Amino acid sequence: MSTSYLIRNVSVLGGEPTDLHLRDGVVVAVGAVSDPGDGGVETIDATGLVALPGLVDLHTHLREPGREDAETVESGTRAAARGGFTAVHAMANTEPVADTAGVVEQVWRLGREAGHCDVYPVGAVTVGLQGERLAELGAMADSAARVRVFSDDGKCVSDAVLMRRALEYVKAFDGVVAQHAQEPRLTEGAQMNEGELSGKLGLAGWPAVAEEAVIARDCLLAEHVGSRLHVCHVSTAGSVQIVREAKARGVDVTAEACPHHLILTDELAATYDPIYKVNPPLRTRADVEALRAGLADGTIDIVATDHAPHPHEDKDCEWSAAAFGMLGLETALSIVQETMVDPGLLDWAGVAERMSYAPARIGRVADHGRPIEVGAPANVVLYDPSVRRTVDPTESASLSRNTPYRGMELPGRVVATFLRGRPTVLAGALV
Ligand SMILES: NC(=O)N[C@@H](CC(=O)O)C(=O)O
Repeated sequence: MSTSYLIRNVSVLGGEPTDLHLRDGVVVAVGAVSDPGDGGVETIDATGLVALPGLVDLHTHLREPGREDAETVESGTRAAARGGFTAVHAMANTEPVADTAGVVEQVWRLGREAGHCDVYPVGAVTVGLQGERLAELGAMADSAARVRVFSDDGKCVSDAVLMRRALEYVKAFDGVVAQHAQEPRLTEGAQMNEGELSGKLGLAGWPAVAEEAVIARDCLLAEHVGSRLHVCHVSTAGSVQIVREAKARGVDVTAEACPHHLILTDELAATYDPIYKVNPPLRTRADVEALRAGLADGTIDIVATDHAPHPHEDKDCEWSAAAFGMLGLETALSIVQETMVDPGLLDWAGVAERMSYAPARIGRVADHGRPIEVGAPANVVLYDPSVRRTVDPTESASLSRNTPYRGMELPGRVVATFLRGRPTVLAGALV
């Protein structure tokens, strides 16, 4: 396979069409190239395509080890490449839990072997996600996987003392605690957003305050100990406001929104189709609008997918018995185009910031999230915003099929993804 790609007539971050030359893993030219000066170069006509830096996901569930029926590192990273991602952070809620150097190194090594995108394991904050004792944070940070993001995602670190200790501990290696903000007592048995509709449907409600109370507390804790805090999957208008106020006070807090919370609302629960069951739950139209506004003004720093594959037996059942979670990697960029770019809330430079630069910064990943400029690692995605496609779950690279967008028409398509100059996706297909 060629190691030299001349991408003609491409719009870098939505700018005027130009050329982009990738060779031996790095960007060697941005601007009109008359003679690439090498014989083995492969030319790609990118007329109409936008070039973005390779996307970085701070929140992916790859399920390996333990639930290889739902996803593997191999299949999940193929889905990531198809979505335009060159790096993903793999959440720790595997079986066994990624709470030791051994498990995070295993996940990191599987990612290297698969080679579709770089995998950065997230380490658990507490042993077994049990919320009782801190896991070996230092050993995971010092391991070959170089863990910098720690999260009990799927569960909240609800004990304030443990959360404080974790925030203090990760400062030693410039780590960050990514909190799944869900007050457990306020959400016992909760199934969907708490409101008039949950009452009508007879599904136990999940109040916004269960998320907001934990975010408020953690912002105060992070301020108190002078540490970095990241808030996973912000889903309510109140949460956006709390993060906004904390940032204004100078708290070192970052936050993510998931594509599904930018487009879907709790009204979908009326179908009783568990494809729409997710943690945190789909909220109201007003929450969706607040998330979009927060993402536009930078209160919400990043879009993270929370790609959560589940096999059909865990989803094709009664609502209350079904698992929480939905696929996200292959549709994230299209949802962001639909909800943020097309309505004029974000330009392509803004998308690069929210889906590449900022997540790489938060995760302390040096080789990703770099502007497309000469000398940078050639992590690049070519995206066609002009086409529309109907989502067909059977076309997914994931082992699971639980996309809430099945049958929906979405804009845009990833045409090519380059990881260090090597295509992982070309002409819209996995290489
Ligand atoms: N986000 C989800 O709905 N699901 C996540 C974890 C979680 O429950 O948060 C999963 O691992 O399936």
